[in-house]
Amino acid sequence: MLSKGSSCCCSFDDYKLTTEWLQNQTRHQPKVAVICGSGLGLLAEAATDKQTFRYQDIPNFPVSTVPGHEGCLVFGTIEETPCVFMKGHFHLYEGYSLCQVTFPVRIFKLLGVDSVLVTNASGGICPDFKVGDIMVIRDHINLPGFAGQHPLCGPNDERFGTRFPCMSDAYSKELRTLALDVASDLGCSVRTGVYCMVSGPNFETIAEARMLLTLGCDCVGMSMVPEVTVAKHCGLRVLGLTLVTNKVSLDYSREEKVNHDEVLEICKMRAELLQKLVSTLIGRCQQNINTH
Ligand SMILES: O=P(O)(O)O[C@@H]1C[C@H](O)[C@@H](CO)O1
Ligand SMILES: Nc1nc2[nH]cnc2c(=O)[nH]1
Repeated sequence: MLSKGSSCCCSFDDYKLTTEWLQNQTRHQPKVAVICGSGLGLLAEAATDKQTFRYQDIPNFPVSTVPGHEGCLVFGTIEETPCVFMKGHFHLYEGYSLCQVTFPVRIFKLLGVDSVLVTNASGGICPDFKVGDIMVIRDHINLPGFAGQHPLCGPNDERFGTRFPCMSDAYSKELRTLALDVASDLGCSVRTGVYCMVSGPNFETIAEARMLLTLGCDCVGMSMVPEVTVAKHCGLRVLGLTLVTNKVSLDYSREEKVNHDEVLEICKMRAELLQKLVSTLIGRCQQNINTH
């Protein structure tokens, strides 16, 4: 797979080859895909009848280079729903093109997946948010996209979707409502808000954080938006959940300095709750699809 700047470097045949390779290795036929962000690979542990593939063994798959991203694809079942979990995903700052970052999403589409649950870690911009909060993503701001770093730049393959996709409903209203209902049933209070993607890898300056607050961002992170954009483009239902692992400094007098170890530490502390939320949601998500 060749990288050609920001335009797509994978042909339909590349996607087909990877899909067929996986189909030849597994009898699982996933309906739900879960993309696990930094330190959230534990989400896959709720599945039964698991079959795991290391990214390096899957043709055309990128490999994870960031601590907290194990780098394997896990097929399994949750409450009778066939699922596939990405234990670790890819980032622009690792040097991958956005075509590589989003490569797995189109594989999920070709495997027959209908819904994608994306999870990640982020910094809380909204002053009300606390470390450990979970936010159901209502919408996003694609800052790299504003600068031309967009996964759909380049020739459009109509077999996946239209040239000009609508993004005003990127995050499924049904799934967001379901997530809020499940959280309430589990006695877990969750936030709702806007996630902004920056390319990273540095955390924000104070001036940048203040700008993001002014722009209406509740959380900021370095991932997810390209995957969500490609998922929506090819007609998948999307739910996004972000875990607030740190509060982003908006004030020059604040002494705390964010670092990746702290991000992973908070993920570890909240992974069990997120796992419960995600697995309960998956069970109900298929009931919800069957009744629509
Ligand atoms: O992969 P995600 O978005 O969960 O990871 C966040 C963003 C950076 O990769 C990392 C910074 O600590 O956490
Ligand atoms: N950009 C960004 N990404 C994060 N991922 C986890 N925390 C943060 C943060 O504060 N800023």
